[in-house]
Amino acid sequence: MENYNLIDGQVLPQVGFGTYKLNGTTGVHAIVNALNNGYRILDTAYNYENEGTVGKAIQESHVDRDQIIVTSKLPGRYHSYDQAINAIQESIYRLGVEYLDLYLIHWPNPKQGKYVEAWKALIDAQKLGLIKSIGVCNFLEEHIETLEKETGVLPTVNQIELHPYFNQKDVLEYHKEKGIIIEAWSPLGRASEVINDAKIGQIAEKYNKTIPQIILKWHVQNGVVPIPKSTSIARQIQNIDIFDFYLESEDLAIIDALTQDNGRLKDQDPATYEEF
Ligand SMILES: NC(=O)C1=CN([C@@H]2O[C@H](COP(=O)(O)OP(=O)(O)OC[C@H]3O[C@@H](n4cnc5c(N)ncnc54)[C@H](OP(=O)(O)O)[C@@H]3O)[C@@H](O)[C@H]2O)C=CC1
Ligand SMILES: O=C(O)C(=O)[C@@H](O)[C@H](O)C(=O)CO
Repeated sequence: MENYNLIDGQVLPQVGFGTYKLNGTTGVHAIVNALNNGYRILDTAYNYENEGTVGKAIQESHVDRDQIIVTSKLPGRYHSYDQAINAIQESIYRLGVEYLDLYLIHWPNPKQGKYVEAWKALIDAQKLGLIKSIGVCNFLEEHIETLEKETGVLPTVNQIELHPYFNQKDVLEYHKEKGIIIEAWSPLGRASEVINDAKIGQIAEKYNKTIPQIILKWHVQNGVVPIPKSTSIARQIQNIDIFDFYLESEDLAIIDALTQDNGRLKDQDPATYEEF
């Protein structure tokens, strides 16, 4: 697996590991397995209430701390400057680490209207050495433009909902121009009907791979970093075993054509959805 170079000079592997819903002892086992199976990005959030679980797994794995991109996220209720700094420190304490590799604003919450203030806290936390790279999730182009205009600092990463039924192709080009890496959340559509799609199934047969492997490779070939979550060791290994083949452009086009106007898993349009 190769790395992307972020605009701040840090690196990011091509596939990461999601941890939403991985809690407690089961979660620790799953995350230790993921690290031991080769995943190097761990994606958690203050709101997942599992930063302790993720930290315990980091301690129990055989992987050196400096090889892991520990990612967490700022909840909407802490967008005020002082609250954001406290939340970052709290995440560090809960994870039992000295610093975060990547820290993201979880949702822009445009109606609340405090994401620029939160961004200023992330910029300062990076200067203080609490965070290596700063980024966002679920930001629309207009929100990113506002960050750049108000602070001059672009996010390194924007983590957004992306899967074959909601491919946001138009959004990819803007990020490429800005040098912002896109991470795909729910890259397998959270195991919804897309992982049984007949057209992707035909492609999977052609390459002798599974449908999830084809979907994940489609993300990677689009220059997107998918962060699939799995409790199962077998599925974790399967999801990262995607670097021995390439999808032909005609197959990429078939998957691209599956996108739908209302393809979001839930009604979480960042223009209107707010999460605290
Ligand atoms: N920034 C944001 O706003 C958001 C971020 N995220 C992040 O993105 C991560 C990934 O998204 P998530 O919503 O978890 O959904 P995913 O698309 O990663 O799907 C996870 C589901 O797919 C199943 N699965 C995984 N691999 C396979 C496979 N090979 N075959 C069949 N089923 C499989 C899992 O089951 P099992 O565990 O049994 O294998 C689980 O039910 C999250 O964990 C979180 O870290 C998610 C949502 C929003
Ligand atoms: O999982 C996350 O990171 C979220 O932001 C949640 O909104 C998640 O997508 C969810 O489904 C909560 O019900």
